[in-house]
Amino acid sequence: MAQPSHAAVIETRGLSKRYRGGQLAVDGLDLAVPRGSVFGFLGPNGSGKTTTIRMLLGLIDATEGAVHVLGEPMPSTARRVLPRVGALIEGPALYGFLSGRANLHRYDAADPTADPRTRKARVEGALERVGLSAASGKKAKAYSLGMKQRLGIAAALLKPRELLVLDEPTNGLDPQGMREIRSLVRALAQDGTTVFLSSHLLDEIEQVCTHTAVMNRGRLVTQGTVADMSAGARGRVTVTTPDGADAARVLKEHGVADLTVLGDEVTGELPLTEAARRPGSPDTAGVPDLADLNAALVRSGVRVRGFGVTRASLEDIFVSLTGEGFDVAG
Ligand SMILES: Nc1ncnc2c1ncn2[C@@H]1O[C@H](COP(=O)(O)OP(=O)(O)OP(=O)(O)O)[C@@H](O)[C@H]1O
Repeated sequence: MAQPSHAAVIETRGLSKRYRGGQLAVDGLDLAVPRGSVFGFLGPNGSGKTTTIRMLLGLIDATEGAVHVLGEPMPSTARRVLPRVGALIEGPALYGFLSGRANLHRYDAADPTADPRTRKARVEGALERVGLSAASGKKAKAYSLGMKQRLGIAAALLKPRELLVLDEPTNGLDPQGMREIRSLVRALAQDGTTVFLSSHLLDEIEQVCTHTAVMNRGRLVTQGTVADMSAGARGRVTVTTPDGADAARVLKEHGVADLTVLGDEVTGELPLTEAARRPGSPDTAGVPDLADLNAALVRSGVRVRGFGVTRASLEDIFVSLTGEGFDVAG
C-alpha cells in the first residue's frame, strides 16, 4: 500500500463495509481530503456517506481497506487522533431543559483533558464562534433546529481542531438556517480548519466547498475540486437568429453537438476543449473561444440577434456521471 500523503487529512484505500445483513454499504473507496479544504461528501440518501464517516472516526470497523486521519492509521490510533477532530453526526445530543451555555459546560466537563479553570472562557469562546452568545441563556429545547446544529458545532469546537467532520449539517434547516451554517463553515475554513461535510444537496456543495467527492450506491463516482468539476461540464450555446439553418451548419462545423432549431433559436452542446479535459484546468477552459464562434457565424452571413451560453450545473454533471437523478435513493 502507498504511504499516506501528508497533504491529506483524510485518506482511505479500498475502504469497504458490508453490514451483517449482507448489504455492501461502501465499496472500495479511495478518498483523499486535502488539508485546508472544505470537502463536500455528496451522494443521495443511502449511498454510504454516514457509513463512511463512521469508519473514518473509528465508530464502526471497516470490512476491508485502510483509513488514515491526520496522517495516522485509524482506528488503531483513535485515542491520539480523535482529540484533534471535531465531529457532529446525526444532530447533537442535547439536554433540552438546560441552557445552551449549560449544555456546553457539560460537554466540556465530560472531557478529562479539559482544565476546569479555563472552562468558562472556552465555553464563551465557542458560543461566540457560532453566534449563540445572545441566546446562550435560553433552554436548548427552545432553540430552532439551526441553533441546535450551531450548539452542536460549538460543542465540537471546545478544543482547537484541525479537522471538523459534519454529517448533513444543514439537514432539516430552513434556508436562513442553511445560510448561517454555510457562513460558519466558511469562517472556520478561513481560520485554517479542514471541514469535511456530507450532504445530499448539490447546490450546498457548490456554494461552500472547495473540493467534492460524489458517492453513488456505495461507490465513489468522482472526486476533485469543485472548480475542475464545473470546468469539465459542457455548456449549451443559444443563438437567436432568423437564419437558423445556416447558424446550425456553422455551429456544427465548430464542434457544437446535439443541435436543435426552434423558432428563431438555435441551441447546441459546446464541445469540450482539450484544455478542459486536463485535470487542474481553470474554470473557463471548458468553453471554446465564444468570440471566435460568434465571428464565424457573422462571417457566414448569419444575422445574430442574441448569443449566450449556459454552463451545466453540478446536478447535470451528477446525472451524466450516474445516469440518474440526484434524489433517487441508492
Ligand atoms: N446498521 C446498518 N445495518 C445494515 N445496513 C445498514 C446499516 N446502516 C446503513 N445501512 C445501509 O447501508 C446503506 C448506506 O447507508 P448510509 O446511512 O451510509 O447512507 P447515507 O449516504 O449516509 O444516507 P443518508 O443520507 O440517508 O443518511 C443503505 O442501504 C443503508 O440501508
